[in-house]
Amino acid sequence: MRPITTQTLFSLQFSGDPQFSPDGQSIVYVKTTINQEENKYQSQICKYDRKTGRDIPFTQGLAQDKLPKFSQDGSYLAFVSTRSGTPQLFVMLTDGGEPKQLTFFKKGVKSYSWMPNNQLVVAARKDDANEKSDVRVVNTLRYRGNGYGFYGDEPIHLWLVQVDGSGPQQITDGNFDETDPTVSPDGKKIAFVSWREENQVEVTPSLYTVDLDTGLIDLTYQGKGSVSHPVYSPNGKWIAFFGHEHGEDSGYNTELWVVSTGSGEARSLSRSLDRPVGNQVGTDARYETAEVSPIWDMDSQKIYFTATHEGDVYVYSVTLDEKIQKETPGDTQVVTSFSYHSGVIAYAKETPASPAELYLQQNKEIQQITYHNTPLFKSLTVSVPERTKFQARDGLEINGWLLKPPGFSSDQRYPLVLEIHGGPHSSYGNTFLHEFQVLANSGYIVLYTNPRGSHGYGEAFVRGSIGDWGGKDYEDLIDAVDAVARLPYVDRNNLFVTGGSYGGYMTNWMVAHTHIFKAAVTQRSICNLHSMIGTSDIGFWFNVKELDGADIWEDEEFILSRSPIRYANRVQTPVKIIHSEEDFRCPMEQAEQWFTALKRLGVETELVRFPNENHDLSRNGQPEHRVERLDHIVGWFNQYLGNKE
Ligand SMILES: CSCC[C@H](NC(C)=O)C(=O)N[C@@H](C)C(=O)N[C@@H](CO)C(=O)O
Repeated sequence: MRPITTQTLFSLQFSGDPQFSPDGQSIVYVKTTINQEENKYQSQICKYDRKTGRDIPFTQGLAQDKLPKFSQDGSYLAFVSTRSGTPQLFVMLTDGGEPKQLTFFKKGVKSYSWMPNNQLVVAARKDDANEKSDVRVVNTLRYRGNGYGFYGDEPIHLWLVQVDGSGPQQITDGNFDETDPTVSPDGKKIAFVSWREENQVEVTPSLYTVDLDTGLIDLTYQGKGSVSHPVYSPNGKWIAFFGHEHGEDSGYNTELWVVSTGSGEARSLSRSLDRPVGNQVGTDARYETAEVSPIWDMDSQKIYFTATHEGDVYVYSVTLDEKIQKETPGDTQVVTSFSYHSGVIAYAKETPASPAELYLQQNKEIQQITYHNTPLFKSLTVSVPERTKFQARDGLEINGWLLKPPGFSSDQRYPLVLEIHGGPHSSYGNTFLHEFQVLANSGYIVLYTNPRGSHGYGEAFVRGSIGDWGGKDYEDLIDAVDAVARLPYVDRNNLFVTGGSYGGYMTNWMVAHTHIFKAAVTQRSICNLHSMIGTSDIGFWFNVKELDGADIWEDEEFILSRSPIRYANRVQTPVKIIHSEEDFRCPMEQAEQWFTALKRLGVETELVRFPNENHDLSRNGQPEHRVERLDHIVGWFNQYLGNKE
């Protein structure tokens, strides 16, 4: 047996986005591996035959092939591939053969859906009419996005594409983006998400429908918050979608909604669950390629979806009269994507011991159908986390996990690393976390928790951090560390802390408010909530919402009172600062301010700048950069690891 190391990353395999064929006999899915020599990810489409159990590569996957979808008659398979340099739509016969490229948009395609008559509707950004200079003229607040870059002037529109390669024929126009197309069962209408108001500060998308005969666009549902992933019911009477009615606030549950295509009446079907739809559990051992939408059963009476509950992600179903049922049995599972066909569910499931593999479930019988990571993991010392709970000062129950070094002995004392997740409205959970396994295999106990502000414990819990960054969320964390540090096998003289984004904010806040840590690594972090409002791609609304309406003019004092930079002169803990140079979410200026302050104040600090990387370095950055990042984290802690008690 050998330890999990930073280099193990190169050998991990990530499966997801299962899609049933219309006859239910085949399942295609996306398998992503890392090409270490070329320092890149390769995603190929594989096909599992339920009769024979054969699992074969369906595309070469020399680039990234993703979003596979069967045509409604099952004769074609469409997918998006980057093999031509940008993400374009391809189609091939399901019997095999050469894929044909159907689109050639300069900025690629964003999403697509099949139409009934083997046509496709594509959401893609219109090509710039004429080559412009490289000078950017900006006149809207939403002019760039982390991981995407600068949006440019041309909006995203809908286009009709034929499988014979003719087209694309533009369907929508105007100075508005349209995304997430879904086609009515009769093929006469396309519903889509768009925001068509001029107001650029508080933007809440709505659901529209375009009539393909007349070209007329109707407002189907006036959004009052988030709206995404619309899907027509098979009888055409309903459109299901994910959303909420709380503006741009990310501190609420996104729910499963339906809107009647007849009356326009819209209602949430999942509110009684009090959990967010979709997967809110983060990990670095996942290569996300799927768009997880609601899935109707064939009689238009039930809808399948995933939701996050206390560190797990399950498949649920709900009827139009709001009867909710948990479909995947048990717990300790994170379902990242799924498909449904005639009572059978195919899903990609992560566990604390493995990145996602595919499973088939019928009548509660579960069959694992892929084992891509099994040969590797048979030779690795994988640590299995232990769930733990803490009582916050105000009585709130805080959930967490302890990951102990392989070969752990309760007679020894171990150094401990506190890992803090970002968001803050995300979650840790019962998934495989490579970074944590590396630390455990390096001899550290890893403590990771879901303090208030985390998703999966009800909306009141999520909103527990609103307007109070560095307040009770900090207390939840420091109390958890205090409780664990009292355990006989924890070396309380060797405590370490790290976290990213909001988790980096909290790392900065912690070292400015306590000296219990021997060293810290702050990643893609925030040190100044005031400057972030103007420099982050989301700061002008996210920061204001998260600080409960505080804004840079009226509330400067409050905003700076919750900014770690104000307390930099209290820091004594050595801090390594890891940041990506193209981070539009928490821009490099946050890291530079923090580094400059600590350096000027004589604190041991290092700023590690990753070129050509963005906010998602730890999740889908260049593989070699990800390994180097992990080496920096482990190396910094080892450097300050004092004599063990
Ligand atoms: C655009 S959604 C709202 C902001 C977003 N929140 C979540 C829950 O992701 C976000 O990017 N927040 C950052 C400040 C952050 O902490 N991001 C986390 C989670 O993605 C990270 O680990 O990078």
